Amino acid sequence: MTSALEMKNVWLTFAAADGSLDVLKDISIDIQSGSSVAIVGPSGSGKSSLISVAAGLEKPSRGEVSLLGERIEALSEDRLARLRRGRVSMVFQSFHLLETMTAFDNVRTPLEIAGLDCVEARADEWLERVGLSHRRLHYPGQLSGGERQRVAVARALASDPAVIFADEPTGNLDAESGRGVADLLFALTGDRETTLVLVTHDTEFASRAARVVHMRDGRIE
Ligand SMILES: Nc1ncnc2c1ncn2[C@@H]1O[C@H](COP(=O)(O)OP(=O)(O)OP(=O)(O)O)[C@@H](O)[C@H]1O
Repeated sequence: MTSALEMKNVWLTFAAADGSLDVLKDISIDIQSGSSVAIVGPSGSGKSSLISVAAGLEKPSRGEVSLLGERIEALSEDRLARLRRGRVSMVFQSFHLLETMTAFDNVRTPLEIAGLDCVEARADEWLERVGLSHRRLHYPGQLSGGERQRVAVARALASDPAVIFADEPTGNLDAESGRGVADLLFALTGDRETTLVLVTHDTEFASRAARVVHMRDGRIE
């Protein structure tokens, strides 16, 4: 088995007026390709920070981060973008869909940017898998929260990425829509070699991952 993500002795420190704040403290974790991991812990314990550093959205203050076999902590934005393109996807609590694009274009455009083939057919196929074919030409503002997140899931999965980082993907949804999105994420990643790294407050959702990692005060317990 190879590592999809490896963090070694990672610290994330922010300067504050009254000194510095260690948000991640000596984090080491190894996540195997194709596995699923849920990161849980109290509010402010560093879960989102961990995922940001793991995905290369934030540089660690110290330590090493390897994503898909490549050390990323010192990579330029350009190289990082190239590494992530089509291979690393994110799903956020607040969906992050482009409001001026239809559901179809929200799914299609990143595929085009990644230079993949058959982007229109793929976008349609994934909208169908998340049960939204009939809403393909609707804009995010015309969709419910659960529907928007299903578009975001289709967008994340359509490139057949190696890794998906999902930060509280059900955090803005009611229980039923949340369950639907959780079902989709596990169903659609379970039958492929996709690594799923998930932050959630929902213990039932977390327990569906192969491994649950507990964080407290910037550390893995
Ligand atoms: N840019 C920043 N500057 C200063 N402090 C920050 C910054 N980003 C995050 N923090 C602090 O880092 C700590 C961890 O935040 P983080 O968002 O990672 O926690 P979390 O476990 O995901 O919390 P929640 O469950 O509430 O989303 C918090 O105390 C937060 O205020």
